[in-house]
Amino acid sequence: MKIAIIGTGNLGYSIAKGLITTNAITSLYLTKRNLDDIKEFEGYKNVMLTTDNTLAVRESDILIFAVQPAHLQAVLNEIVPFLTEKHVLISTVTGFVIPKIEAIVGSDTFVIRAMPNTAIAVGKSMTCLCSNEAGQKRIKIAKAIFDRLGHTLSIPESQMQAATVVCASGIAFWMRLIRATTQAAIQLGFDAKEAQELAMYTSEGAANLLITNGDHPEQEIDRVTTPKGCTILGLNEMEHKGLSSSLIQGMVASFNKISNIKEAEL
Ligand SMILES: NC(=O)C1=CN([C@@H]2O[C@H](COP(=O)(O)OP(=O)(O)OC[C@H]3O[C@@H](n4cnc5c(N)ncnc54)[C@H](OP(=O)(O)O)[C@@H]3O)[C@@H](O)[C@H]2O)C=CC1
Ligand SMILES: O=C(O)[C@@H]1CCC=N1
Repeated sequence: MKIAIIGTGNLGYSIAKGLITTNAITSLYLTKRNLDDIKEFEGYKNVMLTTDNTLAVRESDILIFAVQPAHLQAVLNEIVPFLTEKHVLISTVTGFVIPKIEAIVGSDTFVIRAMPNTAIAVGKSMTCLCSNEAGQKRIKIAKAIFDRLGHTLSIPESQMQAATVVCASGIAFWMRLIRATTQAAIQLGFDAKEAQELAMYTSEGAANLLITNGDHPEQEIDRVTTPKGCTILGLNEMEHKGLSSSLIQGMVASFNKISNIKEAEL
């Protein structure tokens, strides 16, 4: 696949890493106005770094846009004269809706929106996808790309903002939970490195139990909570302090923020 990432910042860099390590590319163009931060990709076979978005577009079939929302309009205006019927546009840009993209590139263009997260760098992204009508014909290509880099789910565009909070911001939320677990483990006597090891692999195990067994979390909790034991005591104490409630309220606050982004900010 001939892929271009237009805007290789935090997310674009993570996507590039995932694509390169899974050998998912025939060629990969990475663009950015200042290339200094992505110099590490310079030596890779079939990977080209350029400040010229139009060159990347001309030389690629799949265009992944990972610029900030405020930059997408200008970038699309810049590359639109170079689009042909071979191109599939995949935008990861938060809140920049399909009708707005179509208004620039035309409704006949294959337009897909993807909401991945930074775990794409290690092939473990949860990525939500939606498309315009034309893009339905190419959604399988996007799914194939992102399935190699984790797990995908097709959703209506109306759920993309919620997916941003749950999946993209979700990485930050889970990092805090893992950090808090690490802090507790240190207080309980492990050194910092061991404490993080225990926290990381325990959270990985918990997620994998659900992924592999398809159970509800409470079924797995029931297997751990000995009556009158230490687990239920700890869990109940966490809930008295508002664990579930604070997570839910935090995610709803993020969703309210993202839903209120004004056109002017895009
Ligand atoms: N970070 C995340 O976890 C996620 C982010 N997103 C979305 O992805 C998008 C990118 O986010 P993120 O990576 O965090 O943002 P960054 O600011 O880290 O990356 C954007 C990059 O775009 C480059 N850029 C700006 N203007 C241009 C241009 N005209 N041509 C080419 N490149 C340009 C910038 O580099 P330079 O200034 O050198 O040009 C910058 O590195 C956002 O819309 C965000 O909402 C979605 C899911 C997850
Ligand atoms: O924090 C943000 O607003 C963006 C959207 C998802 C990840 N980063």
